[in-house]
Amino acid sequence: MSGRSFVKMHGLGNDFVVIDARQEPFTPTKDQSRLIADRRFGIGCDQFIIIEKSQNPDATAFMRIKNADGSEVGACGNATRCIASLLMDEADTDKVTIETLAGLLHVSKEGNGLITANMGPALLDWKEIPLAEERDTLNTGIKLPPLRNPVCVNMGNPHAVFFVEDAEAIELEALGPRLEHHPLFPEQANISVASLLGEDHIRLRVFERGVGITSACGSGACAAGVAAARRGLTGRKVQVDLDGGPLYIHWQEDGTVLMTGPVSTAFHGHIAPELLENVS
Ligand SMILES: N[C@@H](CCC[C@H](N)C(=O)O)C(=O)O
Repeated sequence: MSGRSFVKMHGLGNDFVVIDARQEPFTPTKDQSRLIADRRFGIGCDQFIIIEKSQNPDATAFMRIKNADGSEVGACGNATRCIASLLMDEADTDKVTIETLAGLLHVSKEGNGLITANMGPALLDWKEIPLAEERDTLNTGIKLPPLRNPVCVNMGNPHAVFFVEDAEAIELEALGPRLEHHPLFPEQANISVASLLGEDHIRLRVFERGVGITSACGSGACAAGVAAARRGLTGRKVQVDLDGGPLYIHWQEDGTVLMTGPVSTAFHGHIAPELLENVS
């Protein structure tokens, strides 16, 4: 097979290799996906995104999401804004619906250049996270000092949010992998540390499942906003400051979560044919 062209995009530095497979199918194996995401081979990304045709008449396209380790997952907030922006520009419209493994996501352009995605309902039942056994998801009880008792939220993917005095002081690089693979999380989890900066203002650092620490995690910001409101620390509208910048989160009364933030296109490129051997 010859190489494939891609576009490199990012939301607050959380970066993606995006392949449009609507005309010409593209089904890489887990190993090939991992290779494409590997920064040592010259492209590299946090998530590898494949845009496919959707069978759902209400959706413009299907967005397939793969973590840097090649695993396929249900949600990526920052990629949702990026892919929506591509599709909206293409159709010269300011609203689009994207199908993901987790469901249909409605996305729209704000007047100020930012993009808002409705990331769907925050799921709060222990079976929906999922957890391996029945627990109160508001006080999940697990600990790895100095982290203890996270709030768990599923935003199309599993998140555990630990509230701490100072998120900067936490050794997330060391603690993240151990918590990601905690036996309470049968599908592993994205691990966040959050501290309150002020009224309705949170600082968040995220160790992403299947990736590591990223400069921003959109679904993580949604989960942290929901977790903070559930704990009574904030209202339902919060600014979440990630390493790469702020996202604005609104946990609506209907249970769905709006996430507003920027998108950027970094460059266009071509994946070398050697990386794609045996990709159909
Ligand atoms: N970067 C993302 C989340 C990507 C998926 C996550 N690592 C998982 O495994 O669930 C975002 O912006 O939400």
